[in-house]
Amino acid sequence: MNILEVSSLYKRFGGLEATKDVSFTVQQGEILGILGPNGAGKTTLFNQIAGSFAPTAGAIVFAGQDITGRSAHAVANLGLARTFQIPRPLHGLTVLENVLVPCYSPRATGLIGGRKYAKDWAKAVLITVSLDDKADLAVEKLTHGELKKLELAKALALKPQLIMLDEPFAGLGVQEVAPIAESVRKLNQEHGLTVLIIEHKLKEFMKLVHRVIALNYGEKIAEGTPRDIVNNPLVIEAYLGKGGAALASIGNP
Ligand SMILES: Nc1ncnc2c1ncn2[C@@H]1O[C@H](COP(=O)(O)OP(=O)(O)OP(=O)(O)O)[C@@H](O)[C@H]1O
Repeated sequence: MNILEVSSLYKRFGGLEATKDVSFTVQQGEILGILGPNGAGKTTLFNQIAGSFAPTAGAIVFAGQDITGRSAHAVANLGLARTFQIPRPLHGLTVLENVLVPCYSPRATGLIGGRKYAKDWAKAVLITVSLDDKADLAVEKLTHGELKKLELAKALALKPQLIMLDEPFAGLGVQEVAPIAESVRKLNQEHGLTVLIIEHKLKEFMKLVHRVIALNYGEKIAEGTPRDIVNNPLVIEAYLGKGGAALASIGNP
């Protein structure tokens, strides 16, 4: 069953077409990767789906509902959560308090049985991302890797059906990537969470995703399994240079 259907999505910024006629579907329970060089339109695609801004043209259907142009909070309340490439913690609060905020959302309280369970749910989410030992720390004390975990926790607190991760491994070392990748894999396998992920760390990305769509200059240039994608001539061409070498180095996933 398709949980997300994106049809012929266009976003124009003045004369620039940041996304151009982009169409794809996501099946429930799938991990779909979005690949493309810098400026390809990946984040712009997420922003339109998550309601940060409306598309210039096209349609987005989530869980059977037309969400095209709906506000970010309306989309989140339907169970579509997203993370940001640069973590956006609420300063002046502890880690637990940061996660509590989305736990008090209408969606979360409706699904966990009321506001009185919010704290328990927030603690459970922190365990899921292995941040429970930092619950009472001020967010200012967290390392970059811990802030990336917190970003994931805030999205999971909504009890989403689909989560969109914008470069969850950016700026992390191999040791820090592994537990985050493992949390995402576990949420997908054990809880059926559908995942859309943008990531430039190609080795880890290709191991995690079931299917990939590749963008370049705002257009979808390829779609297929990780193996199809790394062997696709259009993708290789888009990545010539530094990314081309990165693609070659991952071999056949
Ligand atoms: N709000 C905006 N106003 C004007 N141009 C924008 C805006 N947001 C994005 N763009 C432009 O749209 C294009 C696509 O940007 P986008 O951030 O979606 O790319 P990306 O694939 O996510 O890149 P990266 O991998 O570097 O994050 C770029 O040329 C960017 O400069």
